[in-house]
Amino acid sequence: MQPQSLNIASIGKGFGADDVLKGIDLSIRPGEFLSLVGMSGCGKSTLLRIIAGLETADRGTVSIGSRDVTDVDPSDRNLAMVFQSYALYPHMTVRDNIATPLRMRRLSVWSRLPLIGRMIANAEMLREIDASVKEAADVLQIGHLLDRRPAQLSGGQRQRVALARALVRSPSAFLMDEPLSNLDAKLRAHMRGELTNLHSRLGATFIYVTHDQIEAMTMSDRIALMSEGRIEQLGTPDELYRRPSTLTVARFIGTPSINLLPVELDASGEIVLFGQKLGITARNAWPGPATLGIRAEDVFPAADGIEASLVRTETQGADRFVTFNLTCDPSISIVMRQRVGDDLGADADGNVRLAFSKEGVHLFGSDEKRRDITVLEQVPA
Ligand SMILES: Nc1ncnc2c1ncn2[C@@H]1O[C@H](COP(=O)(O)OP(=O)(O)OP(=O)(O)O)[C@@H](O)[C@H]1O
Repeated sequence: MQPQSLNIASIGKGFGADDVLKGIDLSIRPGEFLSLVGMSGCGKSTLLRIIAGLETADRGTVSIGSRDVTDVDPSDRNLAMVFQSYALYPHMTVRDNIATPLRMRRLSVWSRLPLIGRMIANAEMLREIDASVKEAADVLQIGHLLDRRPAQLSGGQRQRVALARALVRSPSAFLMDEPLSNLDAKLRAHMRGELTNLHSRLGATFIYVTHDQIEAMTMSDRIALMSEGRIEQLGTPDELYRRPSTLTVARFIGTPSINLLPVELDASGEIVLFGQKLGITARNAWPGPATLGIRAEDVFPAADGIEASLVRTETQGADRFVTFNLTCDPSISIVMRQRVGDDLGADADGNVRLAFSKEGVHLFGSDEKRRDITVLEQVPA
């Protein structure tokens, strides 16, 4: 099956007085891995269910390739949905679980029955189904588990069975709703790699819903970050990290969370942090309060920096994350990322002065939208 594009145009949906999707436009390219990401309740599952046909939109259209499927039954859209709960049949073996979509599609009602069905069904058809099941099981490396039942499998193995059951149908696209969220952290990290491999091996279109930005950042070609029923930003993981278009995106993407500092823009547009001019001007901005975003890797100790005091240090492998409180406003914390062994620059009482890479800063106006900046002077080496 050729990978298909999906086009979502002006999709709106409300539940009672609750406007859950407020006009979503999104084009997903053939073979793309696109993640829908956002806080709980932002509408990502509802959008996925509308694409699958499990929910009806109040307005707007869904197209697969050039075919408008807005009013087409879910079973006729040829999309495979993989759920968080796996939705496996507990009384069936892995083999029968995987074979079910093919039996439903290809065999008559009587021929689908477990024992008698095998006697009356077309033998050639059964062989084809068995071969497809084996192929899908091999891709997901669960060939040795075909005779077990779901209760005899680990969480990761169940997830692979659910994926094999989706795969066997050769769908136009795979729709996945938080498929890894029932797994423990280590297995989740492992399955992220497996899903990425599966995607590149199949070349299929994947739409993946998650509230976990790390999943979205590590697996996706592009991310649609949703907030309150709208797409806040659509772009590659790198674009969302390096050029967040709003404060919401900046806050959501990145671990640890971006540092946020209140600043003022003076009459000439220069950024002023606690009375100190930073040598950076804002373009297309008006005087008044604004917010400066600084990633932990752009913070470093410097003699002419802003005063802060050490709160704690967390080491993660070769890196450490050091949290400080600002002296002028201890309610504001800053996290700095360093290599273990780099100089912290703190005195015996844990006091330090912190500066940041000016090219790395992100400025957001009082409307929370990104503003371009011009750096007036070079950062001292
Ligand atoms: N069938 C329904 N009836 C009423 N309200 C609903 C229904 N389905 C979803 N909602 C509401 O719509 C909003 C969006 O829900 P949705 O499940 O799409 O969010 P989500 O972003 O996927 O969240 P989560 O990450 O928690 O799954 C929520 O406020 C939810 O309570």
